[in-house]
Amino acid sequence: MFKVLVSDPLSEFGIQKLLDAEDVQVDRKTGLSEAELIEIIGEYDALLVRSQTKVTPAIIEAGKKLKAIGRAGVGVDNIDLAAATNAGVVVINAPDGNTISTAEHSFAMIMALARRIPPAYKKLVDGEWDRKSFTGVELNNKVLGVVGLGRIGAEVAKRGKAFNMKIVAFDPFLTQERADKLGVQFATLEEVVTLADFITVHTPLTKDTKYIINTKEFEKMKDGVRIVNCARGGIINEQALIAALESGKVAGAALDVFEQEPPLDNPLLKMPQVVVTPHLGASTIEAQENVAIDVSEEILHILHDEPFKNAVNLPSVPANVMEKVKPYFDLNEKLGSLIAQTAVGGLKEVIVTYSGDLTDIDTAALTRTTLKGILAYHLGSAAANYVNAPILAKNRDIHVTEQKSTYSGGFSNLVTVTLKTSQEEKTVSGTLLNGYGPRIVKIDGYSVDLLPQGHLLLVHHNDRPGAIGRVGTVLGNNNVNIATMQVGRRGVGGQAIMLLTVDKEVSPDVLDTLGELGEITSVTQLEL
Ligand SMILES: NC(=O)C1=CN([C@@H]2O[C@H](COP(=O)(O)OP(=O)(O)OC[C@H]3O[C@@H](n4cnc5c(N)ncnc54)[C@H](O)[C@@H]3O)[C@@H](O)[C@H]2O)C=CC1
Ligand SMILES: O=C(O)C(=O)COP(=O)(O)O
Repeated sequence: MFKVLVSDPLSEFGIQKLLDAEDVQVDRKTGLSEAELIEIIGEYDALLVRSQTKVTPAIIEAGKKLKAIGRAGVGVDNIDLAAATNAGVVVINAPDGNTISTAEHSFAMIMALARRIPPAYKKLVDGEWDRKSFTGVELNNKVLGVVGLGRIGAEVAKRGKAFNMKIVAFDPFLTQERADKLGVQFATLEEVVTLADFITVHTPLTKDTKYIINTKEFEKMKDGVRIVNCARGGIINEQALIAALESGKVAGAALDVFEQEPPLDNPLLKMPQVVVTPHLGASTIEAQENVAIDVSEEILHILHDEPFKNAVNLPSVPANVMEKVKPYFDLNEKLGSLIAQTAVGGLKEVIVTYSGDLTDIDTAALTRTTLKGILAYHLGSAAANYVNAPILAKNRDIHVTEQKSTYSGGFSNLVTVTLKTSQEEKTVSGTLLNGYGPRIVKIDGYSVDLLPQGHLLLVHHNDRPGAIGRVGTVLGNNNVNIATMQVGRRGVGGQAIMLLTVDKEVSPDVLDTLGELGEITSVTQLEL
């Protein structure tokens, strides 16, 4: 039974699939402190959050069973991604479900700001009919500056166009083609802040976007500019904004998000020209259902070891590439595990070479899987997985290289893994046989045809009469049944290998007895 902790309020309808899953127990415990989370997180396989729960390194470290953290929303700045990656915990978000709601909220804030609706409402409900103090401005013909033209920024831009605004946008990943398609002027940040009457930010909060709107940018702005932030507190420097509002440079600001949430003693809340909402961008019935559905489905996939989307701490693999590489995952992991089991010494370098059908495919995901196979053998499958394998390798100075080769040894596809350790260099190759699955086809230079599963014995010996029989006799005497056996040799009377598939694990005593037999040079037990 998997256990999932939902630590922020999520739509009941949205998480129905999780609630209905027979092998999942869902616990909803919101408003927990860090200490309370640390205390209970060890029981859970997955954690689901919105923006309130701060998923700290200490929580992740205490989550010994944690496989996944699901963010029912976009921004993952409340989750320590580095700690999650190091711990091998996959972090997923739900990037599409709240785009429209947040864009609509941003536009509502632009309009509330332009027409001063919140202070006018307040005065009226307090009993005063004041029509003089709330003269607003039109949006028509004004310039809307958009910083960050992603999903939400683009939807805000569309709505601005519907109000006959001219849109200037800055986004380092924007292309002229996309700008033309959206009908926006492709601009630098400097141009946006200089030209705009309204500036709205829609970037994530990262080290590059922290305080992207600061005193220097406010100085360049038009007098009477209006500022909107429905993205993240900290994109706009609040101290600089307060100063610009006080000086009159900025006529007004609309803020859904704050550097500290909830904001404590924040002077912005007391300024009459500032419109505020308590982080409501994604708070619609539709958005909450969408993101909870998306994240619940993906968490179920992760728990069931099925392919999943929207991993934030894994490189994304396009669907067409995934379709081609997916059949090889098992082969690559087994090759990694096999070579790790046969090599002696500290790991130094891994080289994965692809040929045949794999030459023209992006095989990075397969190399990561190979590395996972190698490291999981050394560190245990709880410590090394697909998420943290590259970082574990990097931290241990294990150099990983991927190569393509034209030599495929007559196979339609071939994956060769070379492992260099402090003591030796080993190479294994495998192929995916159409209709038959993975096969190991070369070990230590010997051609073999091995189904990579179960208990195996790799025996190196001298090619002399009786060597094979003696191994068979020892195994038989110890009640170990041999399912398959292959032999290979360099030449008559030279070095040779036996590869035996056996029905059960062979005890250390029996392995020792085998190793002491005449002509036997080494015996390695493998499990795949
Ligand atoms: N107030 C609320 O309730 C909500 C807030 N958000 C916030 O909105 C942000 C944006 O969401 P989406 O549009 O869905 O994300 P997105 O990833 O589609 O768009 C973000 C855009 O920012 C751009 N960007 C990154 N660095 C930049 C920089 N230095 N300068 C300018 N642009 C930069 C990216 O290229 C991307 O196009 C989220 O990261 C989240 O923090 C999202 C949903 C709800
Ligand atoms: O999706 C996002 O990035 C949001 O900011 C929404 O936050 P929330 O889930 O409403 O706490």
